Amino acid sequence: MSTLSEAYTDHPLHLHQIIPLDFDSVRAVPESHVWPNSDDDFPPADVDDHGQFTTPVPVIDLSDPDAATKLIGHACETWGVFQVINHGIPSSLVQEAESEVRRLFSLPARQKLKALRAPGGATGYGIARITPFFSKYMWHEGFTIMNNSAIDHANTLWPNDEHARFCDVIEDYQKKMSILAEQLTKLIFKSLDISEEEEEMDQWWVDPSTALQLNSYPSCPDPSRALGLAPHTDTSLITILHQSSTIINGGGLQVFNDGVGWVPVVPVSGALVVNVGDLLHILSNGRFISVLHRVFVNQNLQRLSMAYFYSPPTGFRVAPLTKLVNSSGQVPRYRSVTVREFISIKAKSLDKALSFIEN
Ligand SMILES: C=C1C[C@]23C[C@H]1CC[C@H]2[C@@]12CCC[C@@](C)(C(=O)O1)[C@H]2[C@@H]3C(=O)O
Ligand SMILES: O=C(O)CCC(=O)C(=O)O
Ligand SMILES: [Fe+2]
Repeated sequence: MSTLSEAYTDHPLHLHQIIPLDFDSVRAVPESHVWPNSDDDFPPADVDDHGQFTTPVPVIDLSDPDAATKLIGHACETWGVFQVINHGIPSSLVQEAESEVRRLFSLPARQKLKALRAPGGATGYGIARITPFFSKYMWHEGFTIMNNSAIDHANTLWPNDEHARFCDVIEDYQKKMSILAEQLTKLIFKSLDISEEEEEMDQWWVDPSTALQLNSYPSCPDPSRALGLAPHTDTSLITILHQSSTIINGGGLQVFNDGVGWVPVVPVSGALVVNVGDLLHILSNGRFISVLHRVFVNQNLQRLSMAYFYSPPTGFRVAPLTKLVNSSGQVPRYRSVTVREFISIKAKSLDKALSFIEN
């Protein structure tokens, strides 16, 4: 059986440098990490007299799923991203997971290197996979977990009892995330008036492709010249993200909205950010936006995030939903691809992947 990590190990990163910078030891932004000012390309979004964004990313209450369904559909169409509250994940678990992530990235650089992702590997400590597509490095370090890989890596990082705590919390977090992701996916399909039987999705819930990405954006001596994560869309059906709650002025996670510009996703206490990925964009025949997003860094604060990527099984064929295409009298905008095939196309072409499968 093909797994997600196998789909990624088919595409090794080709880079001179795969080790993140030792951010603790630098006092200035090295040339390798200096980005041209990215606000030149897009105007920033409007703010009102109180400095609030006039068009904030929608916040949706999941405690009434029926009411949420319509709002979710609308948010996916107009933004490709929303925040959810009352999602059923205990805040104590999220906080524990965040503190384990903090503990991981606080380890000395030489210790973290023991869990370095192998050159052809998919999991472990390292730079973002999208790095080879850009000429500059990002102000970021990541730790990728697929299947049970957390255990192997954690073993090399900590002695017994300390790694057990990391593994237990991360495992519990992944389990709860998969339940929420399944629930959200069902609501999203309901908003499209598509039933699970029509799409033979039984296998999805049994064997979804999932990954947990832990991200750290260290404080940066000159945030205006650095970039935490370059603009990208996610290679997923949906992604569920927890971001640490420190509000970074004009910084942190930003999403691009046509007509509005770059809008920060302001942390809401207890909320999780949900975004549409490329695979849902394909399934919805382009109706749902695979949202472009990026991360800015801060001079004094480290920022942490945990992104849970949820996709159908790697062998599953993704194509614009027949019912959706027929009922709206449209033509399918994309040809069908297996999840695995799409990962491979994206690994080679990044932001052009969707245009490569356009009809
Ligand atoms: C399941 C996934 C999704 C991945 C690849 C693999 C594991 C790591 C994910 C990220 C996390 C950081 C941004 C991104 C763009 C990256 O470079 O690595 C993501 C990428 C994607 O969405 O394509
Ligand atoms: O750190 C964030 O807020 C975003 C992370 C992200 O986009 C990703 O991991 O794909
Ligand atoms: Fe992302």
